[in-house]
Amino acid sequence: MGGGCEAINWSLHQEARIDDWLNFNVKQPADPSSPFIMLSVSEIVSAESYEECRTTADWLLSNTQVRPTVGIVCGSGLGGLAEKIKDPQVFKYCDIPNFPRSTVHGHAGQLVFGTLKGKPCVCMQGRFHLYEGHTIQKITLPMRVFKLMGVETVILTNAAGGLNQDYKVGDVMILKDHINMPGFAGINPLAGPNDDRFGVRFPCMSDAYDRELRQLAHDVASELGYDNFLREGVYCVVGGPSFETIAECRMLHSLGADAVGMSTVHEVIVARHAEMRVFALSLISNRSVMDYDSQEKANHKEVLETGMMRAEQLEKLVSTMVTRLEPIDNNAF
Ligand SMILES: O=P(O)(O)O[C@H]1O[C@H](CO)[C@@H](O)[C@H]1O
Ligand SMILES: Nc1nc2[nH]cnc2c(=O)[nH]1
Repeated sequence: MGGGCEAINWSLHQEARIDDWLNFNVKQPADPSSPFIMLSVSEIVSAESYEECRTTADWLLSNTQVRPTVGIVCGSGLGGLAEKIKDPQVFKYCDIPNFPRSTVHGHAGQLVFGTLKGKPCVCMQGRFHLYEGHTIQKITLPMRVFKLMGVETVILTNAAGGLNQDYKVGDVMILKDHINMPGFAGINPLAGPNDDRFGVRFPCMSDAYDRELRQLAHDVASELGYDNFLREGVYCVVGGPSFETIAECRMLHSLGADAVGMSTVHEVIVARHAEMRVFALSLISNRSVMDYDSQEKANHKEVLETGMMRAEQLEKLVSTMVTRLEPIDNNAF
């Protein structure tokens, strides 16, 4: 491999694959004044290698008897769901090897193991965002750790702005699809050499949001009498941390987005790459400002307040769904 690559413990097979990737993706400077630069492998290859995820998963599994089949990610102001977990075992993110730190108000920053209505679960009370300065590999590392711990189904929640003008603050939107705006600029958690031990090079995303789980959510919501605030739509992720301008809200809505946020999609891509089932919902914490005469201003305080207002119903919806989750039959075609 070219100069500048510090010693990395790669297998011959991986070295060959990375050399191919480097030759294909990183132009060798034809002359010193060339605008192309030679990146070292460690600068290109995602920081969260299989080995790092394996180390984190093994550390967690050696410190708890729980073997989770369901992984839950709590968004801004939605951490109350973790309080519902029975016989909780709590690990602060700062104590978990290779885990980043949560820095956003409304994100507790701890991993909670236990059971939810008898189902072994692991719950992220607080998640990570690109705008905090974490790498996209770091913010999605928990998904790969979930996979290595045996998680089959991931349930993600977030707080989002309502672009769809029919939506009200407090509505809950089931995600049926997403628009990955940063992805259009190449900001994708799967960019870089693919590790086949997690998944294929080019994973399909047209089935990212499990149809059966979405139907289950609708069935449970109807039983609980939540139909009046339940929606289903398209979530668009942006980088943040600034909220959208009016022109941006109008553009995203015209592109087909019903809600906009700053998370979730990167985790979904990695979860689907690892072939875990995915269900996600957004709590509509504010209505996106679409009119230049509007006095409304999006702010994080109202995001957290809406989370508190709707917390009980969200916890009931998700915990009831968890009780009805069927184990994945790995032999099913
Ligand atoms: O997506 P979650 O983690 O719920 O957080 C949402 O709330 C914050 C903005 O108020 C942003 O981080 C946005 O993504
Ligand atoms: N980007 C974005 N994220 C949010 N999270 C909660 N509300 C919003 C919003 O209006 N925009």
